[in-house]
Amino acid sequence: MESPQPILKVRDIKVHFPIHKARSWPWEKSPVLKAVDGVSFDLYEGETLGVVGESGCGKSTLARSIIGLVKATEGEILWQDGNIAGLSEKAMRNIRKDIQMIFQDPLASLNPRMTVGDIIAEPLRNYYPELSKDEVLSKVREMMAKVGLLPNVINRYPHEFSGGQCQRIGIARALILKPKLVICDEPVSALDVSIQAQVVNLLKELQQEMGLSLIFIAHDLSVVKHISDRVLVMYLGNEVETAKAEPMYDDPRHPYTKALLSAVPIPDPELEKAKVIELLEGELPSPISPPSGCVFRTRCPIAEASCAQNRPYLMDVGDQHFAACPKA
Ligand SMILES: Nc1ncnc2c1ncn2[C@@H]1O[C@H](COP(=O)(O)OP(=O)(O)OP(=O)(O)O)[C@@H](O)[C@H]1O
Repeated sequence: MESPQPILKVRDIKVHFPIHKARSWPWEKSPVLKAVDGVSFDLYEGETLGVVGESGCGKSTLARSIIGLVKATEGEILWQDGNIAGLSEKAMRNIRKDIQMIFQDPLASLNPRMTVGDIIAEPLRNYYPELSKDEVLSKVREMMAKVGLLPNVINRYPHEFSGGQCQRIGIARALILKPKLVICDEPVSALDVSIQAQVVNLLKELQQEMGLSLIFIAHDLSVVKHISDRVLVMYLGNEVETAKAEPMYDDPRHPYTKALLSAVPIPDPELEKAKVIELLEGELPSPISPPSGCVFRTRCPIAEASCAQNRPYLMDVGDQHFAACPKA
């Protein structure tokens, strides 16, 4: 039997944003902000990859580069055997039928002037203009039922819904084209803790039912724990550790992952951020001038002088577990 092939291969992707200074000399090189600085992973059919890291570590930029909302500066995004990094907007249009995204702020991501029915129908109308009104309506109703929205809300507007319900609308819109991959960019961070589990469970159910592959982005490890098959931890645009979910939680190797895991989940994301920062000494460095060598060394409890010299690449520590630290 043939071994399964990844549906998505991300190879050494970099997204650098040029920074335009108010005043500069013509001979000065413009600084760049290294939002993503060399991330690679494979994603298999039906698999969920959790992507975790502090705010500003490049998670959203990585997601946006995969779907072509920002252009990758370097690297390859192999989708169905073609490199889609750097494709034109026109060429990406076809790919986006298969790769959809769910956003963090459910209300802000929905057009306030459109009804729920029209929001969910919009991708269908864009991609399949030949469908009749009745065909579209029946597909919208079917999708609403799948995500747990009652049929009688079809003519209501987004502001009439709670955050959790808005996210159900966003999920229905993302899934109506039956994509193969859905990138969920912090889909529950803006929701009450009591609602978060419902939305995560809904995504899990839909994933099984529709055979979806998921990239699930979150700023803390506890949120992705229940949904991820594998987890990728990012720090300052770099991939610092990746492993199957269990070993990542039971036996983290990178000092940054250890710090993230020891940050006891606190319902308030701001407090939780403060807790991680408290555990790690010092400020998160700027991605415009990241530390030399290991980018984590300035906050690492076990850093040595040599960590300033060489950038550590991911090393195999066994059982598909990789960590970017020579002491891992
Ligand atoms: N279009 C842009 N131009 C310049 N800098 C950008 C742009 N988009 C993102 N950045 C910067 O890139 C870095 C990574 O941002 P990104 O939003 O990807 O991080 P994140 O981990 O998703 O954070 P959050 O959890 O807060 O969304 C940040 O320093 C951000 O300010």
